[in-house]
Amino acid sequence: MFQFKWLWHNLKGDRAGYIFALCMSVIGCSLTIINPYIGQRIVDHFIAGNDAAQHLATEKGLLIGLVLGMVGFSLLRTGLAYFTTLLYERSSQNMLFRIRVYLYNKIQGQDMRYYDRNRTGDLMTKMTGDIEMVRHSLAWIMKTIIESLTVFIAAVVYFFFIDAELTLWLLLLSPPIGIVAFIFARRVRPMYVDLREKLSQLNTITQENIAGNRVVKAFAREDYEIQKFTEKNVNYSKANKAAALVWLDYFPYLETFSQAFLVILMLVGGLFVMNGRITFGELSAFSALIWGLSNPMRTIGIVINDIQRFFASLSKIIEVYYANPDIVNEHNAAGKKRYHGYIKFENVSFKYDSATVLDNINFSVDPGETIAIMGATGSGKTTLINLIPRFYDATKGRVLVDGIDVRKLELDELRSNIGVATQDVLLFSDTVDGNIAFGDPDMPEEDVTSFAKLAAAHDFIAKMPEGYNTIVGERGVGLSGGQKQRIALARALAVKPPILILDDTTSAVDLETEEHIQQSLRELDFTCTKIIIAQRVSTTAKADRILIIEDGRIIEEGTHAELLEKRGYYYDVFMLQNEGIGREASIQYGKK
Ligand SMILES: Nc1ncnc2c1ncn2[C@@H]1O[C@H](COP(=O)(O)OP(=O)(O)OP(=O)(O)O)[C@@H](O)[C@H]1O
Repeated sequence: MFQFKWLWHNLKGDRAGYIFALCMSVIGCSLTIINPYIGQRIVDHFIAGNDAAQHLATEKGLLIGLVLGMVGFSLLRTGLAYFTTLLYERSSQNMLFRIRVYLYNKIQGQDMRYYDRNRTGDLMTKMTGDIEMVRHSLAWIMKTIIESLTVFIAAVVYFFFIDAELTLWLLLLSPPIGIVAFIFARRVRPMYVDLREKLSQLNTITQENIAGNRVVKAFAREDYEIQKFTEKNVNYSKANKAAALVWLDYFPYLETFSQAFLVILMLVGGLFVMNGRITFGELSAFSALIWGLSNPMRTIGIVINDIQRFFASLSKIIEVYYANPDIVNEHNAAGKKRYHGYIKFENVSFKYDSATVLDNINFSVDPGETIAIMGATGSGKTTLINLIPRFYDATKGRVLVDGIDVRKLELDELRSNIGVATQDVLLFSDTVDGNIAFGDPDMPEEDVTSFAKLAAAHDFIAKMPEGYNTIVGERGVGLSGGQKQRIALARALAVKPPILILDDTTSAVDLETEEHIQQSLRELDFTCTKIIIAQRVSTTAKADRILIIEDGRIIEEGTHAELLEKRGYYYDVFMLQNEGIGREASIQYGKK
């Protein structure tokens, strides 16, 4: 079966330990028949036999030996159980560790489309609960199954050895128990698949609410969010109860069958003793081992439940394990080339799913040039720049960097040549220094400071309680929007990229600070092609060229002066941002 092959593959390195643990389980459990056997001999020889009193008087040594044997085997079994558990734990924990590392790497290597499609809460569930469930199954469920089966077989063999007919009477119960267990397993399986989905929904909503707590508070929507959470929690709880309680429908039958073992033993076994067919000692051996037949029936429900959980979790993990990104990033340690920074879009169109977001885009940027991109919200600006570092691939046409189609460039090399400050600034819970030096952790402190100065961030960082060593909270909590943007800009600049992409990076800083940043960007001491998405004319005015995007198409292209002359979109924006607002207002007031 594929799932077991997969587990076997991932047990690599611990296979010997795991197989050894399984063998020890089998040996340890086979030994369970030894004590009932010794007990049988003691009963027949020293308690119930014809010459019992005489044996007791003359063969004390044998009795002591048998009792010591019982103690010895008990200790041996305990020791084996101890080491077996140790081995199961060790091998399953090692496997868990390896799978987690692999899955984490796999998730890291996924492209943007994967993140568009997968919920964070679901991925978190896979990385935590699902993997743990698989480990638990390997260590405990497998152990329980192997041990129950061994004890069952050992007991049956031993019983056959004593009296085949009595054993067959007892085994009469096995087929109905098997049928009930099979029906139960079939009924409960979809319930665990559903349960797994409900857990993922619960985790997703919890994660979203914690991450978006500020928005929830700002809109005073705590009650609504609590209600939403409660709904998911109730769904999960109901699914959990339903799956757990379905066992109760079958439990009475299986419990009755389990009890029936003892009843049959007493009735048939008692009759056989009276007939003289078996001895008291043999009956006592049956009594001592009958749990080996009835116990697996009692635990079968728990085992089946856990097996269903195991399959539900395993299929989720395998999904991540074998998910392959369309855009593959192979990390090649070989020296990376520094690009010149020439960019060209050749008849580029792009669709996320079905709607066309970019339509036949053509433009090129020379090394060191600064291009500004402007356009209404949702017009496709971010999508356009996302194609340069291959966050997505163009649906039609080609994006070229230094004259080569980006799909043919080594992804790692391409991305290390591009500094990006994205629209949603994400800072890590680390020091300011660590955040700026993210692309090069060995960066000297003076360099970190100089990039912070270029991004107009040095002054406010210096005023922070511990300066560059101040830890910023999760996602940059504790910093203003403009401060976060400036640290993100310093981070992008710090890799000294030949291509710098800024997506609305200065939208939250004041005009004076922005002017400082623009000045710094113009005076960089390395050649850098800059693509800057901006809404303010003050940001775009000094660019070498400005592209205006509307509905995924370039509708205007030129310098600030050229576009003003065109009296199109750019001119309107310029008017609105400079004198337009004042004039509109005065017209309205004039009308009044
Ligand atoms: N991951 C995605 N999956 C599907 N559609 C998307 C995705 N990202 C963006 N879109 C859609 O693509 C279109 C262009 O989005 P894009 O983010 O490129 O616009 P934009 O010009 O950068 O907008 P803004 O100025 O608001 O940032 C929008 O209609 C948006 O809804």
